Amino acid sequence: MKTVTIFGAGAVGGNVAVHLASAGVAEVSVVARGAHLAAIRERGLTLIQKDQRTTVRPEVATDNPADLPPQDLIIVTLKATSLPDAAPALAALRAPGAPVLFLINGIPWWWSHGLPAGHPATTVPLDLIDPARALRDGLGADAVLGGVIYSPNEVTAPGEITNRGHSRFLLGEPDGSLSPRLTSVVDLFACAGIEVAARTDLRRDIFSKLVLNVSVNPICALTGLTARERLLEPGIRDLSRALINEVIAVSHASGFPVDADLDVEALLDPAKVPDARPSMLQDVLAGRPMEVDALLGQLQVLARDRQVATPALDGVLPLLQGLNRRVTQP
Ligand SMILES: NC(=O)C1=CN([C@@H]2O[C@H](COP(=O)(O)OP(=O)(O)OC[C@H]3O[C@@H](n4cnc5c(N)ncnc54)[C@H](OP(=O)(O)O)[C@@H]3O)[C@@H](O)[C@H]2O)C=CC1
Ligand SMILES: CC(C)(CO)C(=O)C(=O)O
Repeated sequence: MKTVTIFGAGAVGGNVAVHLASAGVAEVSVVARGAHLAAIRERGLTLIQKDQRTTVRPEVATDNPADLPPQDLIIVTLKATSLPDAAPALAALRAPGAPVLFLINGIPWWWSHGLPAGHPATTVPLDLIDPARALRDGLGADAVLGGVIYSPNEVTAPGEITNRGHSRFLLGEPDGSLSPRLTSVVDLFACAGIEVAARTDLRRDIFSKLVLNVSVNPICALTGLTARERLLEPGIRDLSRALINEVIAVSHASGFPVDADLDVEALLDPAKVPDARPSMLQDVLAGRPMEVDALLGQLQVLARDRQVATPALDGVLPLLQGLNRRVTQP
C-alpha cells in the first residue's frame, strides 16, 4: 500500500487525511503541531461532515517530519505563508521520484514551471511567494502536482475538523499533461470517496478559484463578516464585483482565462453564497498570518506585468497588509 503524508493536516488536510485513512486506500501519516497534534495522538483525527463523525488513527502523527520514512506521496496543505520554511523537510520526505501535491489557495510558487519557452508567465517574478527560492531550489518544481480546493473546512477543536459544504478537488501537472503519477493520485482520491478531476490547464482553474478568494477572503478578514453577510451591504457587494472583474481581466491578459461559464451573479447572490467564515477570517480570529501575498500580492504582480489596471485590488491590498501586521505583531 502507498505511504501518504499529509503535511499540515489542519482544516483541508485533516479532511483529506480522514477520507484517505478511513477508506483504507493508503498508509496515512500526518504532520501537525501543538494542541491539535496532541489531540490527534490521544484521540485520533475526527471529521464532522453532515452530522456524521469519522475518526481515524494515522500511522504516524508528528511535528517532526524526520520521524517518517520516505513517502510515496506528500500532500501539502500548509498555508502558503508556511511553505518556504517547510521546503527542506518536504525534499527529505520524498521517496525517489515521489510527487508532492500542493493543495493551497492562490498563485503557487511553481507558476512559471512547465510552460512552453517564451510564454510570458515563465519570466514573471515570484519572489513574494518563494522569496529565497527555497522551494524552487530546495524541492524542485519537477516534484510538483498542483491542486485547486473547493472544500470549506474549519478546525473546530483540537483534533476535530468540521466540513461545511460540498468538496471538490482539481489536480494537474504544471505542464498540463495527464501523466501516470497524476492519474494515480486522482484514482487514490476517487477510491477514498473524494470528488476529484484531473485537469489539463490548472492555471485557468487557479484563476477561477482566485476570483472567489479575492472577492471574499480579504473583505471578510477586514470586516469580520461571513461570505454571505458581506453581500447584504450594497457597497461591499459593489467592491466584490469590482474585485471579481479585476481577477478575470488579469486571467485573460495572462493567457489563462477563467472558465467562460463562471457565474459571477451567483457569486454575488447572498442566497447562493455560504454563511461561512473563509480561511483568511479564520486566520485573523486565530491570530495567524494571512495568505496576503499568495492571494493578492502576487496577483498584483501578474497584473502589473501584463499592464492590467487593478484599482480595487490596489486599495484592498494595503489594508490587508496593515491588518496582517497588527495580527502578527500585536
Ligand atoms: N479552510 C478552508 O475552508 C479552505 C482553505 N483553503 C486553502 O487550503 C490551504 C490550507 O488551509 P487550511 O487547511 O485552512 O489551513 P490550516 O491552518 O487549518 O492548516 C494548516 C495546518 O498546518 C499546521 N502547520 C503549519 N506549519 C507547520 C509545521 N511546520 N509543522 C507542522 N504543522 C504545521 C498548522 O498549525 P498552526 O495552526 O499551529 O499554524 C495547521 O494546523 C490554504 O492555502 C487555504 O487558503 C482552500 C479552501 C478552503
Ligand atoms: C472558497 C473559500 C472562501 C471557502 O471554501 C476558500 O477558499 C477559503 O476559505 O479560503
